[in-house]
Amino acid sequence: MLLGCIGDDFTGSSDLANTLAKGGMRVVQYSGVPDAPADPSVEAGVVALKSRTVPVDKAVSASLKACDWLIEQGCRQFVFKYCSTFDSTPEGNIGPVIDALMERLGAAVTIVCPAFPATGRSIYQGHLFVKDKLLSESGMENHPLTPMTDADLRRWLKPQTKQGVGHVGAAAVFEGPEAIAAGLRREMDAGRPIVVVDAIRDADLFAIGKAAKDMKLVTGGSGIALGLPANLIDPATLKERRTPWHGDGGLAAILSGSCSTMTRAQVERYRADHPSLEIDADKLIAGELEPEEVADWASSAASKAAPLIYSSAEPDRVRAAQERHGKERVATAIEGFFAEIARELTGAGISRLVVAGGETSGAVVEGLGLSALEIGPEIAPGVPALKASDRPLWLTLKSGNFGAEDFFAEALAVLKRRPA
Ligand SMILES: Nc1ncnc2c1ncn2[C@@H]1O[C@H](COP(=O)(O)OP(=O)(O)OP(=O)(O)O)[C@@H](O)[C@H]1O
Ligand SMILES: O=C(O)[C@@H](O)C(=O)CO
Repeated sequence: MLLGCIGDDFTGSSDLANTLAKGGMRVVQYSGVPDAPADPSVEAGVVALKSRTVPVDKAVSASLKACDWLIEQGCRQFVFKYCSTFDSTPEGNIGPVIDALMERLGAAVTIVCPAFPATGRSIYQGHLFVKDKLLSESGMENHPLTPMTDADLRRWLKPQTKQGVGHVGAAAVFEGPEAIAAGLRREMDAGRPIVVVDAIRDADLFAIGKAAKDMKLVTGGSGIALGLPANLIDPATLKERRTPWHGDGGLAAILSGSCSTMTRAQVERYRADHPSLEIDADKLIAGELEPEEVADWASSAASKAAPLIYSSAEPDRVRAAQERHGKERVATAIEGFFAEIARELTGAGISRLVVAGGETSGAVVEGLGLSALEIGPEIAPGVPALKASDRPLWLTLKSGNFGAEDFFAEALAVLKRRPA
């Protein structure tokens, strides 16, 4: 294995795996840290963790465990993948995990770059934008678990890390890899080894990738990986690496626990002409919803059209439920419910699953006990089709704000695609 990646959630990990696969690498996404060595043909291993919103010490220990396994697989370079909207709180978990990984890997400097231009995430003057809005005015300020109320990544990161936070600005990035490398050295020498790097276009990320050729650890959104495959594999061998995608036309269902603006639009669009069922947080906590009953309803609906089961709700409703029952309690109840439904549905013969939301996807994949996922074609920027490596199950894990309004229908179509 050449490149070892640690993703702080499951959708984000598949986003990164997608970028690396498109770059020509043979990629496998693992659910948690595998307990056996990787297949020797794997060039990039992405260990998906559910560490974005767990307590800091748990995120650090899980990330170090993943790092140690990747070191054992012989990786030369490491990527820590977090959200392109930098989902974190003043306590963590991005900063503490970076500190711990740098120490474990002996990395003297690292890059912080969540930019993902294809989905409108760019960084300028150290500030993160989502399309034409500052992160803190993009809807992310209402996130149920990690409300992002400041777009200045340097300021947001400072309380999270023991180390100095530096910055390499757009002027150096536009100049190219040498200027970027010089900027990184300058910040490191000045005692600011965690360096936020501006990036607005894919070209900037390719240049940053070149500058990072000899870095032990890079961190960011999936965009940070755009330039890495070219440092590690021979482009002349690209063609023979592509394996055809064999999807499946079996019964399908959609599970959505994401409350993001885009997911809510996707839910509205799909709901308009497909069977759907809302999981109401209050009813769930009151014990008025049984996963078996919901799964029975979905299984019978699936023979006509893929049903949608969703807890996705407006920010006001999410906040009200959290105030009534506690943030953790609601999240745990909903995630556990989706995991149980996924088990019931796959047990009843559903072979295509579309899951929306990182935490939700983590709960579903862990609940199903899927240990490794193969990477298929891209459905939308940052969202690949996936195939469970140990059973006939085709799925996709959609990040909250990714995909167009018709994403669910589009995903179902790609999951059943077969070679022409
Ligand atoms: N109606 C609801 N009320 C309160 N919390 C909810 C509700 N529906 C879902 N949640 C919780 O909100 C969280 C949503 O996070 P999740 O990561 O799944 O989606 P997301 O943040 O939009 O996606 P991503 O992390 O990929 O951007 C989950 O923990 C989920 O259980
Ligand atoms: O980077 C992103 O935005 C996504 O891959 C993600 O991590 C959302 O959970």
